[in-house]
Formats: sequence, structure tokens, C-alpha cells
Amino acid sequence: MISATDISFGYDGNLVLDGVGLAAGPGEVVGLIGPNGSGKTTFLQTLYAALRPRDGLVTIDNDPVTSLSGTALARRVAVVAQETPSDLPVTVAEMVLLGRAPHRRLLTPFNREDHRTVAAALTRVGARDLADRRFATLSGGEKQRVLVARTLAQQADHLLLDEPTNHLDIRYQHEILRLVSELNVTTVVVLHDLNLASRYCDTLVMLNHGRIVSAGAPEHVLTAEAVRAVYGMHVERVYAGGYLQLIFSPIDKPSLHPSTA
Ligand SMILES: Nc1ncnc2c1ncn2[C@@H]1O[C@H](COP(=O)(O)OP(=O)(O)OP(=O)(O)O)[C@@H](O)[C@H]1O
Repeated sequence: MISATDISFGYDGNLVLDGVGLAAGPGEVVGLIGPNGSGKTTFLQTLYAALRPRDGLVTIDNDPVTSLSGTALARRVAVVAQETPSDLPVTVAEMVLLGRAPHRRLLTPFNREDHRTVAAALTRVGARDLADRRFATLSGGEKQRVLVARTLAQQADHLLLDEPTNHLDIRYQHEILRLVSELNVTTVVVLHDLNLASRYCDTLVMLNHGRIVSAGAPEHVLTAEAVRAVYGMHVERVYAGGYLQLIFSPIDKPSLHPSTA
């Protein structure tokens, strides 16, 4: 369970999060959505104590996140941040093996079980054949899948993901998010694609200018009014294949079809 209450944060005195919060219950996937600069990444970073909020409290299974040591936090929380690691001279398998580090004592060699876990994680993201490649030489999408594999190898029961579908082709966007939604791991994920957010998240938190505009079930958050107010876009809501689908058009060029919302 991840809980954040009344979080405020500013860079150099400029407030970019103003009293935001969320609750992700066990196994739940919470999507953080909102326009560019609305504070999603900043909020996510406060959840794993990469940033210390000015006010408010973040807890992981009721423990304040700031009370956990680095290793204790890494055993419980796996993170895929927006910036991928730079040109570390490691293979893909070695990069995923780093996910096992919180489970090993310092300087204890990795064992067969670690290597099995890494192989299974790479298989789950469709990257087993990349195991011996230099990580730095992968495409953006391949890197992203490998970083998700690293979080699987970490076997933490909380997952924080910042735009994990960035660089992924349409098939892997769905495969990665379906995998995340089936992991039964408490997850907070920043997403830009509102249709993916709607399909794979249990609840959504919509930010704008560092404040929460609405939170709850995707169909209640992604209303035409909210999308118009927050993104300045016209949206038609349709249900296709049992899923809510949003069809966007700029406000000055309304869709030819009347709203089906
Ligand atoms: N290191 C920093 N120093 C100063 N201001 C920052 C810093 N990082 C972010 N900001 C500012 O804080 C605000 C929120 O940024 P943040 O990256 O959290 O938004 P976001 O919703 O994740 O944006 P995007 O969708 O573009 O990734 C923005 O105005 C941004 O310019």
C-alpha cells in the first residue's frame, strides 16, 4: 500500500505540488495523468523519497518512506524513472541483475537463483534474446523493456513507473501495461496516453498546475469536461470492445460527430 497525504513541494521556492495525495491499495494500479509540467514526475519522485516534500507524508505499508534505509526501500519499491541510465558498460543481463542487488549482502556474488530470476524477467518482457547485448546499444523501446525487466527481477511489491510506455511501439505499450496490471503489485504509473491509462489503471489521479483536479475510476475522471478544462481538447467518449475510448480533437476544430458521452 502506498499512501501520500497533503504533499507540497517547490523547486527554488516555486510551488509545483500543492497539497496532493493518493492511495494505492495492495495490488492496485493508480495512474497519474495531467498535462506537461503539471507535477506528475515530481509527485512520483516524492513517493520514493528522491525528493523530500515541504509538507505532507508518504508511507509504504504504513512506514514513512523517509524512515526506510536505501536497501529497505529498494526491497519494497522498484522504480523506472524517466531518465534511462546513461552509457553504463554493462550487458542487458547485468543491467537486470542489478535489480537483485537489494537481495544480496554487499560483495556477495549473485547465485543461480538470481540468474534464473533475471532470465525469467527478460522473457516476460520479450527481451530474452537481448541478454548478451550491451545495454547502451539498445533502442529506446528495448531499453525501456529491459528496465521493466529489472523491476521484475527486483521482486518488490510496490512499483513506481514514469512513462514506461515511452519509446514503445503499440504492441509493447499494451504488453507492458497488461503485464503491470496482472502483476498484482501496488503500482503508481505516470502516463500520458489517456486511453492506455483508462484501460490498465484501476484508478486515476488527474493533476493540473500541481493540484489534483479529480481522482477515482477512469470513466469518472476522464469526462469530456475535465479533459477540455485540463488539456484544452475536445473529446468524444465511446465504448469499443468493452473499453472506454477517447477520441480527441482540438477545440477550435470540433469533431464532425456529435458527442457520444
Ligand atoms: N529540477 C527542477 N528545477 C526547477 N523546476 C523544475 C525541476 N523539475 C521540474 N520542474 C518544474 O516543475 C513543474 C512540474 O514538473 P514535472 O516534471 O513534475 O511535471 P510533469 O507533469 O511530470 O511534466 P511532463 O509531462 O512534461 O513530464 C514544471 O513547471 C517544471 O518546469
